[in-house]
Amino acid sequence: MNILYYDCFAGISGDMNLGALLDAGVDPDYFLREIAKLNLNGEFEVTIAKALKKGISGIKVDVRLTGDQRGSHQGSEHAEHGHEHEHNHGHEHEHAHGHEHVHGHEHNHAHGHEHEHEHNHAHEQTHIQEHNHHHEQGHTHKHDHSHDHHHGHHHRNVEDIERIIGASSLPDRVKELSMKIFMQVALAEAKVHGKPLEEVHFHEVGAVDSIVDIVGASICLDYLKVDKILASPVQVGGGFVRCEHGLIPVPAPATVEILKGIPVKAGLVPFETTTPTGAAILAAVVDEFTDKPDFVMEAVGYGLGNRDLEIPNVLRVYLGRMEDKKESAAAGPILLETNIDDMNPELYSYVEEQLFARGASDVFKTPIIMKKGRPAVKLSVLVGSKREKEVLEVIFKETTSLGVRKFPVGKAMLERSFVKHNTRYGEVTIKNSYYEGKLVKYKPEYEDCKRLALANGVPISKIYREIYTGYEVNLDESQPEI
Ligand SMILES: O=C([S-])c1cc(C(=O)S)c[n+]([C@@H]2O[C@H](COP(=O)(O)O)[C@@H](O)[C@H]2O)c1
Ligand code: NI
Repeated sequence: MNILYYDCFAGISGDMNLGALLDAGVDPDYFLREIAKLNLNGEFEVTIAKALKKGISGIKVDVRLTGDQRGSHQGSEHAEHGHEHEHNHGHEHEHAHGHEHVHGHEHNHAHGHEHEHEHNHAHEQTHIQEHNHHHEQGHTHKHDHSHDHHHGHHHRNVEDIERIIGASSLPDRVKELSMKIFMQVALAEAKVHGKPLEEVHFHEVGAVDSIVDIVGASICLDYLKVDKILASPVQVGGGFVRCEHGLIPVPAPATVEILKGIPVKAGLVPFETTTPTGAAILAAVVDEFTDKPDFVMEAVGYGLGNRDLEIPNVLRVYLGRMEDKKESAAAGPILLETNIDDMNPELYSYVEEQLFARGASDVFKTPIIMKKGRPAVKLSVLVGSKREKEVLEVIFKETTSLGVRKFPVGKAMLERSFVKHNTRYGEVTIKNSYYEGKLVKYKPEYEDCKRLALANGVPISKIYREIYTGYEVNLDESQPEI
């Protein structure tokens, strides 16, 4: 089983995630080709560069905004990369672009458009910057821009994002995962700001940042094709971060929403180490959070952040293989449970069919009474861990459920054998069950009995009686009852 392990000792942001996955083995040319499929008409440029952070070599990914949008990130709600002012000059970079550049240093770039430009950003203009998503929070500080700031920018909402992603020529898997991650952020924003989902707006710049980070994450994960994603507890940092509405505590409220149910560590440094986008990626893709990963490491990747902290501002990921023994233990059955009080009851049979088709070994429903006295259904699904993701997908896509409880379950099974048995009504299959090698029970298959009852026009109970009287039993009556 191929494993990806996120070691979030210094948190995670959208760009750190891209850097780490590229450093671990995603082909940068492939990544750039795929991300260009977003067709965002010149709104962004991605730079992938090898760099050092505290002596650790890794990959720094910058999403630079181009065209009219650049600079409009001041005050943006999601301007994670709107503040990228490190340009890694003096490093060796790779090239991957299908158009002409005039510039004096080498990068690996992807653009949403074709143009000629000079890479002299970040050197000419100085302004005071108080928004500081990737800078030292809480401090007013200066840094350079090569552009003016425009504040009358447009907004994008969830529907716009869905349209952009949907209209791209990316594979459906990537589109679906992208939307899954995006929805984590959108739902959290809606909750925090007390707005309905449709009213959550992403500033122009923030939207582009988030789209590249989130779609980029999906492209990389799809490329790596791992069977299971694990992650350590997530360091969220501390202090305050300034955004459009002023100073907000770290972890930012949206990050807190997204990280509900995920183990976190806080306060290692007084800065925001985990952003809403980073948290959303983990929440959407991680199968298991553990600080005791148990697998054989095969590759490592470091994604560099922007800050210079006491600790290395990097995200580390490992690719590896789970040993066979661990693999089979981890492949044990899982019980998924969700309470549903707002779904059209006609849909349950369809949902059940889909669950079985996608790997469920059992599906059962329990009537329950939920809050406000609502009659509801607890949907329980048993599935082997290898197909857990597929089954979860059915629950999330086909039901109204917003959350699922997961329990690894142990299982004790009797050994079984199937034998054919002839009756005067026709043939049935009988299931024999053995405990420690001894036959302890047997039972005709219901579907066979039903078929014979219908074919012969006799009550089904008569078929059962016939079988129980006619079947040669070797039950050892001296066996203690189980
Ligand atoms: O501007 C707003 S409304 C804003 C809200 C929140 C909430 O938690 S709510 C957070 N932030 C900060 O924006 C940056 C960018 O986050 P990304 O996920 O796009 O990387 C980050 O510092 C958030 O804490 C802004
Ligand atoms: Ni700026």
